[in-house]
Amino acid sequence: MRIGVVTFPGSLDDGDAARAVRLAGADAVRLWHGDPDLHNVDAVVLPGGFSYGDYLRCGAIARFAPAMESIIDAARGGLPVLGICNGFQILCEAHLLPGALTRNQHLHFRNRDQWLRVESADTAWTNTFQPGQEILIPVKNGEGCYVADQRTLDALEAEGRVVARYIRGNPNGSQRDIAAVTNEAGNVVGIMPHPEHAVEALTGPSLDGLGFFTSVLRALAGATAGASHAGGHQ
Ligand SMILES: NC(=O)CC[C@H](N)C(=O)O
Repeated sequence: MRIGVVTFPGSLDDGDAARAVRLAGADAVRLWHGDPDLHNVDAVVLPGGFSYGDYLRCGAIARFAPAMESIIDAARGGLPVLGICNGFQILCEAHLLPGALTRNQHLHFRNRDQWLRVESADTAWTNTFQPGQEILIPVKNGEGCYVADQRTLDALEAEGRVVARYIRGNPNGSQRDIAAVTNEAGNVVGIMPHPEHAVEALTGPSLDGLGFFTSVLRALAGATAGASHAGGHQ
């Protein structure tokens, strides 16, 4: 499987995201923000960092990158896309996910290991977790406070689209302790903490992050099996 990792000017975690992809057993394909060609990737990771210097708003300029124009179309067609931190901000700016990431409520940049509860295993990026599973991965952001209007929040809860919640402390004031959400189809996931920094014993607080990358491989294997099965009936 070929998993694309996009580099924007100011991306910080693209190398770690590509490494996480490889540790999960896939090929990491480096994509450039200025190139609309997605090079036949099976899924895309939008990594953390400070795309375009976070000017205007985090993700507001990256959302218009040529690569993003292709990714937005492909995501609407079912391509699995994971946005991590700055990537989550880009997905909200692109309206692939509802809500917005605003300045941390306490106005400080927060960098620490953070416990989360996986609320939904029903997405392309979380299907190897158990619902209710508690995981430990790093969080590091200045603008990670997830906000949406009450109707949107209620709909996300009712539709099982809150993917992960902060537990044992909310690092940024996110409404309803939301750390990750998904779109209606479950192929697009945005997460504020960093699973790609928790994939190796040497550097991470746990190996819990790896599950996001193995999940997409399982989703893609299932999709391929489904497609060849359907093909067999034609
Ligand atoms: N780690 C990140 O991706 C940081 C995202 C964004 N620049 C922020 O500070 O909120």
